[in-house]
Parts: sequence; structure tokens; C-alpha cells
Amino acid sequence: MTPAARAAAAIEVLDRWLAGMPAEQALTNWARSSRFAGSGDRHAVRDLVFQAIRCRRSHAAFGGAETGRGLILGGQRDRGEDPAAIFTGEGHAPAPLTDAERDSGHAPSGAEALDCPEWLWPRLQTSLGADAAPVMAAQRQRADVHLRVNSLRATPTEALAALAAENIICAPHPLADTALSVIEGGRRVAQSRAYLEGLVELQDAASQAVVAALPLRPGMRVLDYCAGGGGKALAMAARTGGPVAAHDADPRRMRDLPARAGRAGAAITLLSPDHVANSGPWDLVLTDVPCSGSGSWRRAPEGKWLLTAERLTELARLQDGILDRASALLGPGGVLAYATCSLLSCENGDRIAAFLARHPGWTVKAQRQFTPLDGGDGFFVAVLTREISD
Ligand SMILES: C[S@@+](CC[C@H](N)C(=O)[O-])C[C@H]1O[C@@H](n2cnc3c(N)ncnc32)[C@H](O)[C@@H]1O
Repeated sequence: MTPAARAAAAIEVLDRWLAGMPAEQALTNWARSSRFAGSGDRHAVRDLVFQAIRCRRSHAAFGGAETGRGLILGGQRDRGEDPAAIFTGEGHAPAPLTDAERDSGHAPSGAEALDCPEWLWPRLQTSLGADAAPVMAAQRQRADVHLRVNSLRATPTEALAALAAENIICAPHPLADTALSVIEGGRRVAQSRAYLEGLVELQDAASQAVVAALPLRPGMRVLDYCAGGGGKALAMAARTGGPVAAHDADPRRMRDLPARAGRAGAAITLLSPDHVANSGPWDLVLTDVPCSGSGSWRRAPEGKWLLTAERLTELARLQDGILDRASALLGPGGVLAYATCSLLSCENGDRIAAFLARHPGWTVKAQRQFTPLDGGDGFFVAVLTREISD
């Protein structure tokens, strides 16, 4: 496909997304009906679509319309490219620009230029202060691919060499000792021997830094209360030597975890929702709670446009409930860890403050907010312990 034909395909997919279809589904439908498209074309169309979603507000402003055509046109203007090279009407290219389209568009400013929903901008400023604008500007770009070296299978040096042998070039990432940043070959990681044999896992560097912040020791009884796909459970098991218990309110989310654990040589036991309340006592319970995902909008940009103030209120209730239930599962001197991939204080520090107000006797041992300015996704972690009374 020519660059112009790829742009036309992205316009079609974006129009379906704007009409309410999830982007993945719209991309799959397009690929099924476009058998002529090779994998390079599919990746290129996907990149165009996701970049337009990340930059929905600013590209609609530059392009003069919140349509597939407007977003692709706006993206070109934003990058300083010549739209006439794409909007040619030749072959499978998009139709030439009309006079109205040629005169359309404006340079965005404020929250619009940062691709931030207007209602959310004051909350982000309150949460991040002077970092709010650079953080949201960073979220307009796609994220790097990061790997976690699985210390149960390899050292960072061994993992780097194994990846390099498959032409996947990586470098150590400063956020965690286990973290690598992929410089070349990111799309081939999941098919590589290093990945299939468990030397490395795909995991954002800040997510690894969250686990590195936990006071884990070999032999500890550890529960991952919101395990999901198990990225943090696997990282914790690599630090303690396992076993780590994994629980999720929706156990289907953990369905790939036994295979992932097998690949990694990690001891993970699954704990069903029926049994979790009577489990323990645990030495450390991690609550990696459901959240807005505002720290990972580079990877999952649709969430930025779906979030509402009502949803944040609902999430706070859910986060408080999880903290309350998880704290009851800890033994004396146990550690309660709270994590989100959110940038918003209403999901982070505010939830910890509310927990401390409801549960006297608990204290915060460590707390850190990561943002994309640190080189990974946005994450928050707090580590709490309870004073042991005589
Ligand atoms: C942020 S994700 C976890 C990601 C995972 N820890 C990882 O690192 O890959 C949050 C998870 O919490 C689960 N969840 C939602 N409500 C819950 C609840 N009340 N109790 C336990 N888990 C819950 C969701 O199903 C989801 O899988």
C-alpha cells in the first residue's frame, strides 16, 4: 500500500472509532476486509490510528473537523507535512482537499494543544503541579517498549546478549535494575526465543519500579490481590523466589497466568474469590487497583476520551473497598501496598489519606508518583504498615 492508501485506511478506521466502535475492533474489521494489506501496512495503519487517538483534540483543531479525514489532515499539519502529497484522489488515496478544508483548522492552545479533556485539566494541574503540561505533552507520543529481565532465568547481561543474538537491541533502563528499553526490534519480542523461554517479560519500566519499591524478601507470604494478567505477581515471585498467590475479582483475567508462570519458572498459585476472604494471614498484600489508567494513555489512548468525573467517583469507592478488604488479610507487622497506573491524586494520595483516616494505627512507609517524565508510564505506589500493639 502507498502512504496515501494507508492514510485512507486510517481515515476509514477512525470514522468507525468516532462512531463508537473500539479501535481494536475497527482495525480488525478493516484488516479482514483488506486481505491485500501486508503486516507492514497493518502496523502502519495501526500507528496512524493510535497517534490520531492520542492527539484527538489537537489534530481535530489543526484539521478543522473531528472526523477521520480531519484527524489525519490535522496530524499532517501538526508534523509539518504537506497534505497535498496524501490527499491526491489517485488510486486508493483520500480525495483531494476541498477549498473549505484547505482554509480550515486552527492552531490549538491550552488543554486542547495538550490533548487533555477540558474537564480533567484542572484536576491534572492540582495533581501534578508544574509537571502537568510536560506530562500531558509526553502522553501525545507513543511509549517505548520495555522488558523485565526475569532474574529466575537470566541476568540482565545474559538477557541483553540473548536478545541481541535475535537482532533485538536493548539498553538498561534507569527506573529499575531489571528494566530494559527496546531500541530496535520491539515488534519481534513476543516471537523471540528470549521471550518464549522466559528470560524476559514485556513490562513497563515504572511498573517494575513499583515492584522494586516493595520490601519483598525471600520466604515472605505474598498475595497479589488484583493480579489481572499477573505482570506484578510474576515480578514479585522473581524477587521472593515464590510462591506468590494471585487473586482477581474476575478470575478470567488470570487465565494466561499459569502459562506465563511456567515460561518464567515462577511459582504462582491462583486464589479464587470464594477463598480470598478466609486466606492469610499474609506478610505482604499488593493492591494494584482498577483505576483511570491515566498514566498509560500513551499505550491505551482511548481511555483518555472515555473517562468521566462520575467514573472517577465510582473508582474511588472501589479503591477504598479493596484497600479495606486487603488490609484485613495481613498478619501482625504485615505490609499493605497500594498501586495505580494513575496520575490523579484523587486515585492516589487522596485514597491513602482516606484509608489512614478510616484505619488509625497504619502509617505510610514509602510513597512515590512516577510520571512519563521519569521514562516509563505514570504509576503511583504507597507502602503501609500497621504499628504492632503490645
Ligand atoms: C490494574 S489491573 C491489575 C494489573 C496487574 N496487577 C498487572 O500488573 O498486570 C486491576 C485488576 O483488578 C481487578 N479487580 C477489580 N475489582 C476488584 C476487586 N474488588 N477485588 C479484586 N480485584 C479487582 C480487575 O479485574 C483487574 O484485573
